[in-house]
Amino acid sequence: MTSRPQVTEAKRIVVKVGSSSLTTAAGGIDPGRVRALVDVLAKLRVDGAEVVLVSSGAIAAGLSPLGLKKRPKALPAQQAAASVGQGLLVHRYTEELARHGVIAGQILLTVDDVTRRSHYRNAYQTFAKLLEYGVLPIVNENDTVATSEIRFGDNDRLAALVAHLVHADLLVLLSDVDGLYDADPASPGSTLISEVTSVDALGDVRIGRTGAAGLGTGGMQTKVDAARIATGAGIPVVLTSADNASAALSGEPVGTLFHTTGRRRPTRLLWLAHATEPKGTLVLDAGAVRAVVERRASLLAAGITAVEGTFHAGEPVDIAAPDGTPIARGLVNFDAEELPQLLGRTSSDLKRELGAGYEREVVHRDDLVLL
Ligand SMILES: Nc1ncnc2c1ncn2[C@@H]1O[C@H](COP(=O)(O)OP(=O)(O)O)[C@@H](O)[C@H]1O
Ligand SMILES: N[C@@H](CCC(=O)OP(=O)(O)O)C(=O)O
Repeated sequence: MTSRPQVTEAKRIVVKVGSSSLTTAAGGIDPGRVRALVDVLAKLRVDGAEVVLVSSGAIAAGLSPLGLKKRPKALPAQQAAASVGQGLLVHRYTEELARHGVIAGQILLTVDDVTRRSHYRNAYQTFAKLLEYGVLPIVNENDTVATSEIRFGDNDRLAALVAHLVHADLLVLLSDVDGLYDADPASPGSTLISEVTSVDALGDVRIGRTGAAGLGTGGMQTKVDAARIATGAGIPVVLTSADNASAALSGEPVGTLFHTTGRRRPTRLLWLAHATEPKGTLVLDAGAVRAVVERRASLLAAGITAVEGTFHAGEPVDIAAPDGTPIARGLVNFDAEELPQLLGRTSSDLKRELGAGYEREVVHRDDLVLL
């Protein structure tokens, strides 16, 4: 039975698979599970779809070779495990894909790679060329060099951003659970939610942060966050278990389908909203909140009441309502230390007293995204 046109009509598909679906509980790659996944992806590819795989599992795959019993908490140990595991993982994929005559490529991304304009265009061009060559790109975060400050930490949101970057028609999230439940699936009486029309309407659903197996990172929360990012940008999402991958990708109504809620947005703004670490906060008065939210105006110094944090011109900052709640994120045009003398003053005063250049917007509306 096929009933999901969002799936059957998709030409470019991003599939994300979690650590818990690829590795054994003891740590180490489970070759049978990798083979089963590759069989499904290769069939899609051979049938003419363009497929990008976002695969977790580097850290988990590195545990048993290093004699580690469980996922270490300390970042350097995780990075060492990822360094060992990533090679093993991609080797496994490469061998399995070759059985189907499909070539694997590896793309390791850091947040920095994809928030800087020149870098993300470069990343897009690499994806486009790989897909043109018929390669199946395999993406992971570049765990070995990402510091905690610039680290995504979860591949669910990374997959949503990659889906947007490559202009995918569909995002499929594969986990160890067969879909989104209305409460932790381990608790009695919880039921599967098969369709979500809007993530914002999930009010009562209890979403756990960690998975039962202890190998994954973000639990269900990061998958729902990923679904919000993708569907808000016009990409439908199917969430199900790796065991259901074949059925899900054939369009069968398994798992949870998240319907689109918005349309494609400029890639840079999506990254700005979801992939940057704010370096500070600009607190607005009520009039400036209205201007930014309702009129989509640029943010001027006159409407800012406080500046928090240390940042330089060009860096991302949160823009907050008078009570401190973040309402937008933007790239600021001034260093933090320049701003206090400008606050509350009109552009014409600033130009007259401080000179040309100081009348410019603190955040230009083209560099501002509502949260
Ligand atoms: N409402 C919910 N619906 C489904 N799963 C949930 C829910 N709340 C918590 N979970 C847990 O989230 C886990 C999946 O997250 P995680 O282990 O991080 O997976 P992955 O390694 O695939 O990224 C499931 O195994 C389940 O135990
Ligand atoms: N980049 C890390 C995975 C991070 C992650 O999101 O893991 P998971 O929750 O299993 O999808 C790794 O390869 O181990």
